[in-house]
Amino acid sequence: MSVNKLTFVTGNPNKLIETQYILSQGIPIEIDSADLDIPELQGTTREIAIAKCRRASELLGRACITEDTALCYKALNGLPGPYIKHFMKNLGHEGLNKLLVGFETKEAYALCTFAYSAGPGSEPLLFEGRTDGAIVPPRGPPLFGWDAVFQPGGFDKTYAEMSKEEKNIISHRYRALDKLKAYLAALSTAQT
Ligand SMILES: O=c1nc[nH]c2c1ncn2[C@H]1C[C@H](O)[C@@H](COP(=O)(O)OP(=O)(O)OP(=O)(O)O)O1
Ligand SMILES: [Mg+2]
Repeated sequence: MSVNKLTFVTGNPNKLIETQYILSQGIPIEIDSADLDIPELQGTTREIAIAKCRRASELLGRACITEDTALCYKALNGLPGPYIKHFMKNLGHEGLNKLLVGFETKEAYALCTFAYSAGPGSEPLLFEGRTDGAIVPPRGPPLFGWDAVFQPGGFDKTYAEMSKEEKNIISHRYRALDKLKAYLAALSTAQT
């Protein structure tokens, strides 16, 4: 099995753009995408990621990757976590800040979980990346999810204020893809 081409099963065009950009910096791999309607279970980020990838490769009939992003507030013991999509959609940037009114710490981390399945019936492997930061009032263009309200630790910019080069070298997604990249590179070497 060759890993110079891989399908990313996602409905999120921004995730796809960042993933193609980050992977293109490291290994010669072509990423196409398929938008399949896959139910996302409730549970831990790992349980959700494994179930989604298992189903995606069954539907696709071949190897694939999937990705789940969580935004975890320290004051809320890790919530909204994997449910951030619904919080974002229903509360918006203002609501994501209001959730923390009354709490001293605005600390949060972004967690990216890539899952790789070698094909239908093949148990997904997980690659996690985490970036610590804080929830702040929105700054920067509101082009991708909660980018405008997340400020990574040690920076004075939100993700939304960063250039793609800046975000894509410190992001949760970059850190998870760094691990996936190493795995795919080793796989290719083992097969040649
Ligand atoms: O770097 C990011 N910067 C800002 N916002 C982000 C980022 N990455 C994901 N997001 C948003 C998209 C969605 O509102 C939620 C994750 O939900 P999640 O289920 O993983 O994504 P999704 O349903 O949009 O795409 P998919 O088809 O791959 O499941 O956080
Ligand atoms: Mg989703």
